[in-house]
Amino acid sequence: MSVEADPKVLAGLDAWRDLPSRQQPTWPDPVALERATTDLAALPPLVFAGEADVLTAHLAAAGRGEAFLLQGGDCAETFAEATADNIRNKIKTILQMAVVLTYGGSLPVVKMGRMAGQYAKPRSSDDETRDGVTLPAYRGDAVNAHDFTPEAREPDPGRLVEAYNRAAATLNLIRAFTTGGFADLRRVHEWNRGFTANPAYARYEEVAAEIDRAMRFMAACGADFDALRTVEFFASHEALLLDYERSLTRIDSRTGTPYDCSAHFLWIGERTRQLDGAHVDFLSRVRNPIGVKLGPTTSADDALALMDRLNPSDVPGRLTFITRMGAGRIRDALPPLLEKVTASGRPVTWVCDPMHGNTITASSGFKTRRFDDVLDEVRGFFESHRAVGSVPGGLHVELTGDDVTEVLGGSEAIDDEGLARRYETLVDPRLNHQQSLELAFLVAEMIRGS
Ligand SMILES: O=C[C@H](O)[C@H](O)COP(=O)(O)O
Ligand SMILES: C=C(OP(=O)(O)O)C(=O)O
Ligand SMILES: [Mn+2]
Repeated sequence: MSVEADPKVLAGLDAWRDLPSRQQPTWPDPVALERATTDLAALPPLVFAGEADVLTAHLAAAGRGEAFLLQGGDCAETFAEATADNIRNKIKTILQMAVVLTYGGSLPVVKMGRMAGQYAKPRSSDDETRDGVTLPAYRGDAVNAHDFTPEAREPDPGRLVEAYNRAAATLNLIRAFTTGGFADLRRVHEWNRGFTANPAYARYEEVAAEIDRAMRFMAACGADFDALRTVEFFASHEALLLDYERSLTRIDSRTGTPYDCSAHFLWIGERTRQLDGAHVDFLSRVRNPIGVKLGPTTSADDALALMDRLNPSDVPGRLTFITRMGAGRIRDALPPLLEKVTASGRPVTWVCDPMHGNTITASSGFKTRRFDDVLDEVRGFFESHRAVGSVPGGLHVELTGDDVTEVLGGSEAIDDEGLARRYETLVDPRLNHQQSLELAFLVAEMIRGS
């Protein structure tokens, strides 16, 4: 039997339309927008509400220190890169990192992609000027195309439907990879052995060898490795385009409550987390586990007010704060938030995004980040939690499974000039495959040393 939604709850799902809503595209054709949202509303949900509930329980565990979240993927997925190779490489990277972190923390790792829907971007500026020509900024493939022409940069609502289709194809392959044998622990460990066999990464050989011994010990004890051939993998993206998110919101027939079925987990970005704004209002009304990015200007009272708005019933796992302070600021900016939120006794899962507070422009002009700053922010995150007695619950990173050159440093020492070799991101610089694994090994050492 299916439970009907309360009409007041249904009406509330559109309350955001009357509120200030930042970072929305100026769609030139309202009829085309209406057509796209009507199409989306008739399409099947991408995820099932029950899966979102499972994730809420896992995130609650991460909030208590009984699990650790690893959330990773592109800054901006593109339609062109929704290919088998690209998706496989990203999944492989995240799975490899997860094994290392599982070992380092002796905790289950909750695996989540910034994948299957990360197609919309907030921007610092509404437009971009090149050689005296000014055009609308690129806002992600769900809105416009990256080419620097007036046609490409014009927002096209048909792209919302295309975003759904690419997300569906991506999620389908993710589900196939993670349940069809690709994620087998023995296989993933072999990939990690391959990584540490490279002399550049020899310093991680010791941890890999320890994992090896642990697996032989498990085998000797009769562990059922066949049961470790599949993993749970969750999809997430920034809930930026409210027309898209609203159109994919469905009433769960088990409970009569709304879930945003575009992904398991949605987050509100640093630029759209105003308490009286449209994004906070909309996400307050869906039942998925949700996140909010918190930058260095966040006050403890802001954090408490977001908890009141987004998790008034204090459901553990419902609300994750993803802090992105910057390596130079985290040790000052984070502890006051942790203290006040912890003193409230209310449940929040704390996750570290060591990317967005550490963006710089290289002398070559590329938007980049230093690997050492990323690592230092993670270190500051653990130190701050340790000092306050709160729980570091996970890591949120921009990464790709390919050998791009977008972030400076790492053992292969990408430098200013090296950035040009393979700089492919359309928005923010991502850790490449090796840098991602290196980060996982270094964080594993950090957790074990604590
Ligand atoms: O992840 C995203 C970026 O930090 C954000 O979109 C802003 O980027 P911009 O300053 O290049 O616009
Ligand atoms: C835009 C992003 O982050 P933030 O909202 O933290 O700036 C992002 O995660 O790509
Ligand atoms: Mn980004």
